[in-house]
Amino acid sequence: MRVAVCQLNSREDRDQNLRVARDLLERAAGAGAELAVLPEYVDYLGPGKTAPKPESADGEFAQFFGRAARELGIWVHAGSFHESGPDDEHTYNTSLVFSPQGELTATYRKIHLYDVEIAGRVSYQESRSVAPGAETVVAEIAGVPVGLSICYDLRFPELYRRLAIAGARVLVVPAAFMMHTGRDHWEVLLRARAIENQCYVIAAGQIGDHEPSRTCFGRSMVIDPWGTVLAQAPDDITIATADLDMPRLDRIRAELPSLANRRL
Ligand SMILES: NC(=O)CC(=O)C(=O)O
Repeated sequence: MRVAVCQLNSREDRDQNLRVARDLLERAAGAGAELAVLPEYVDYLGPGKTAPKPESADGEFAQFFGRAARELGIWVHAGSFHESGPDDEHTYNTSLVFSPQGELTATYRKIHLYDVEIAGRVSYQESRSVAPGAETVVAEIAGVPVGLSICYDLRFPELYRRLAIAGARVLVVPAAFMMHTGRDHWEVLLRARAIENQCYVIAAGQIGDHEPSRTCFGRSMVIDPWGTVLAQAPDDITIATADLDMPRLDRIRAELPSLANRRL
């Protein structure tokens, strides 16, 4: 299965963000991708005060990407968007997956929220405006079980182990990883999740500056179950593609059966 990671620089203009996302999906389809993955917060990445009204999981955002999937005839993982939350103060940070027929086939809400204070570098309290999801999700995409996660979830290996035990063979990580943490942690964490769970990892990131003071690391990548980076996007708004080879995954799991040898 050929897959594409789409790397964006979403900002305050929601319509422009969606136009760029659609353009990258067209490039992914043109490159023969069966599945294209967008990053976290495709719809908007800017100051809280100018954020658009959150939408339901069958609102305009969902309709836009359902239509794109149908018109392009590919699976679309629409990164994440601001979904209406449990109360007026909180949204959900939500991923939607669409089939080539444009049907919504899976929904995942980010479980681990980025509440971090790194002196002089990162100050972020996601839980002030976002409510955590409570369910792990393995989606069937083109006949392959795919474990869903979002950004900061990447730091919690127990989530991915649970997804692997539930049958996931591919792990998807749409992200807006910070530059400060990303340059040291992003690739190491992604490769670790791939190796320890013997899964392909598809990680699509936001790149560059976002108002008021956030810089995202980018480096969207596809990694195989041996931990080899198969494709990495350059520092630009662009796509990168790779081919997932499921018999290779089966060989790795058979020859080095660390998943099967678990004792805890
Ligand atoms: N932005 C995030 O949710 C996570 C991140 O940047 C990090 O874990 O570092």
